[in-house]
Amino acid sequence: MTEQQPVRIQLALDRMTIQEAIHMAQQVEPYVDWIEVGTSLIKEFGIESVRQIKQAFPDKIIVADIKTFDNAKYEFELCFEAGADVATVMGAAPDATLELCMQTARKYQRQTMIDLLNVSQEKRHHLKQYTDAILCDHVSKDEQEHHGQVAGSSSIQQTTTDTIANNSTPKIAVAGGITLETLPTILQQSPTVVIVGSAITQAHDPAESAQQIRELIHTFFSQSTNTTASI
Ligand SMILES: O=C(CO)[C@H](O)[C@H](O)COP(=O)(O)O
Repeated sequence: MTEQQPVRIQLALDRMTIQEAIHMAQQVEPYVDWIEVGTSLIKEFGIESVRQIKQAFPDKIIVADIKTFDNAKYEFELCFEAGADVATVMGAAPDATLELCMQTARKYQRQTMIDLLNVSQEKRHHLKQYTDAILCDHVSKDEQEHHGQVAGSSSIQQTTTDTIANNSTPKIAVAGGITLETLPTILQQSPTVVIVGSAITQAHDPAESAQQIRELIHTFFSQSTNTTASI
């Protein structure tokens, strides 16, 4: 049997100031593994948001959700020099961009997360060649708010199944409106990372919400014979 790997909880921090983001992360720190500096923070406050959040949480994995589409080397170097452990690129970007992201991450001994937003099945298959990346199945905020879509309903399942069958990486992340209610379905897909934003940051009690998510993951795997993909 494949040894069960832990599921990491990635806290997504969006649409707030850097200080609010740090305060939010402090409240939920015991219950989350990775901290994402959301695209909105990077757009509003620049790479300084990554630097300050890494300084505040030096022992956490910091994900810079820069969503690179071009200028890969320049943007990934900015993220890694600011202290990010993981930086994101859009899977729909040209191969040249994706390859430069991978190269830059390897040079810095950091990681690339490839966002599969609006990526075709054919391209998803192509992206599996990046075996040291994390593939992120992502339902966008606009699809959540205007089309009622949620993470867990899309086609990452096939990617995950193939990955297990081939006993190869990449790792899988899932993002987009994840809640306590949708989490069990998502966990059946054997992700390595679950990315949760609003369900924690907009909660009446963010720490309680994050704790419930952590407990649900623990309960799911202690009751389940499921195993996550070997990484
Ligand atoms: O990438 C993102 C936004 O572009 C967020 O990280 C992702 O959507 C998670 O946040 P939420 O749980 O609020 O959807």
